[in-house]
Amino acid sequence: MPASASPLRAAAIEVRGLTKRYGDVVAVDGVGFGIAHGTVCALLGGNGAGKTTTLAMLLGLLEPSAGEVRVLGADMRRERHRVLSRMNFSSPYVDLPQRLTVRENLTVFGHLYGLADVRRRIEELAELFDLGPLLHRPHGTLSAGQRTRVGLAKALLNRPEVLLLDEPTASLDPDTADRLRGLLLQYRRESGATILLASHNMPEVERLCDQVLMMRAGSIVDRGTPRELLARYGRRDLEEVFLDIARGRRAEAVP
Ligand SMILES: Nc1ncnc2c1ncn2[C@@H]1O[C@H](COP(=O)(O)OP(=O)(O)OP(=O)(O)O)[C@@H](O)[C@H]1O
Repeated sequence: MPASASPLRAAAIEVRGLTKRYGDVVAVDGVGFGIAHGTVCALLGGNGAGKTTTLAMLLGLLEPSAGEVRVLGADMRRERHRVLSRMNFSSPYVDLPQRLTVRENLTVFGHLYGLADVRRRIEELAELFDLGPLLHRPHGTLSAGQRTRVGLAKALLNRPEVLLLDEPTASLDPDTADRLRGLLLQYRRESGATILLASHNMPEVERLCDQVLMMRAGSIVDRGTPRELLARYGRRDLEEVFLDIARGRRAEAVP
């Protein structure tokens, strides 16, 4: 079901009039969308478009200036405690404690999420994300790509029903990024999770995403399935569609 057409009451993520102002800067400007359960949706836009700010408000990490966010039916302003254990996220902008080893970090988060068998879940994720040789290393000694893998493992610890990912493969080499995309698709297939991811990698979006939300200057300026967007802009790949939208070219103006 398209993000644009999904009835909000059936959506895993529902956003209305979401706004964030910093003084004169309007980082997010009255954004509204619904994402149906089980959808993988991309949040795209140029630098400063408002993606990270939107994700932070969806998580309840950042207080909106106005608007409403509901995740799995819960109002994130008043009831986030009801659903936080059913959500998770990864972000290059939120790091884990540096001195704790990878195993210690994952164990702390496993307990925070109330997992019944933390040790076994860490072993499963270490296998999936190839973290075995890193488990005893302090997080602060890891490379950027290794931290990204640990962050994604952390994000899956509690088998979240809603997963928010900010540039999940930004620092990964092409081989590792490709394997991680496969793991995310497998996770979605097995769990039916709803995934919203911000990305600058258009082939990644074409491979992973059922839906796309395009942001520019704090607003959603277009949305649809990748196929719908390609048809609307008369383009062969999302990279070209992205450039059209980022440069303010309208769909009907494109030959
Ligand atoms: N704490 C802050 N104080 C002032 N302005 C901010 C703050 N955080 C973000 N902004 C501004 O809000 C706008 C949106 O920023 P945001 O980080 O959400 O963009 P983004 O789409 O994630 O960009 P990028 O692709 O570069 O990560 C930008 O103009 C940014 O400068």
